[in-house]
Amino acid sequence: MPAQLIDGIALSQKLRGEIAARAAALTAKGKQPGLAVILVGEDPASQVYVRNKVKACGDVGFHSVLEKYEADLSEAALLARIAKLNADPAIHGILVQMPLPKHINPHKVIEAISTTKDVDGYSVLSAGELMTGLEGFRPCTPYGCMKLIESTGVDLRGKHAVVIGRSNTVGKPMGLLLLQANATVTICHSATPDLGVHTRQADVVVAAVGRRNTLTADMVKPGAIVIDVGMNRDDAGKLCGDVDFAGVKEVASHITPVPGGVGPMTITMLLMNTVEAAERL
Ligand SMILES: Nc1nc(=O)c2c([nH]1)NC[C@@H]1CN(c3ccc(C(=O)N[C@@H](CCC(=O)O)C(=O)O)cc3)C=[N+]21
Repeated sequence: MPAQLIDGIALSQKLRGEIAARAAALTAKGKQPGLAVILVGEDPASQVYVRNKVKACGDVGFHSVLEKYEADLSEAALLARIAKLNADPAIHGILVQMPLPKHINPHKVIEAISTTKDVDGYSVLSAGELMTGLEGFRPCTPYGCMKLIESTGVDLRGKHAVVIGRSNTVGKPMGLLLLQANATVTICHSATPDLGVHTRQADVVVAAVGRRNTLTADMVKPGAIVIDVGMNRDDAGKLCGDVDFAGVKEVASHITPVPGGVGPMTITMLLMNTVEAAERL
């Protein structure tokens, strides 16, 4: 029996309805949630993503500002803009789209964002809060992956979860969130000699590598849940994930598509963090 599709667009719609209701309640009290999105440079993929983020804000009744700067914007000028937004009472979340031009230090920029407005969950403090199990903003992509897994109704306690990839934005926080949900967690990466040895043990696989066909059907245990974080292009230029979808869907119990899986949920969790920030501030 082929896998059940985990529909990130449908789940996003449901969650965005709840977010819109919370936003309306805040707006009625004179505190409409506000997100500032900063884009430096002309990376075409980034242009699409930030446009989607700003549109999503409108859909749930948030105030949003999109600030676009030329690629030669100085680091000092960017830090000054962030300081302004930190002090702006109409702004509850600040997102600086990554990657930044090479002359700007992303760590310096991330740490300049007020912790109370770090809706990306990228700061050292947010990472520490996740690590220690304290309340705080969780990075949007792994947070969205957890919601997608939850939506299957499968309890993670005692399950073996294998994460492929160890980035600070996805792989590492993903491992911690799965651990918090009482899974046994393995994190694989580019130096893992034989990925399949690990993934074949997995009840849940999260693929976050950025290379197509990283996970193929022979590497998946029958009945596993497969979450595909990848965003790649195939030979025809079509968007595709890290998972060989056609093959793996015949083996897995549940699988996310690309597009329409993790991507929309990343934006939804950004909205969730922003409404949360507005409620807290
Ligand atoms: N500070 C920062 N925060 C981020 O959260 C951040 C970032 N920088 N830099 C780039 C990555 C990438 N990212 C995506 C979000 C949504 C989709 C998305 O909605 N994808 C759609 C398809 C969109 C399309 O058609 O191209 C989907 O998967 O269905 C994709 C990618 C957020 N990122």
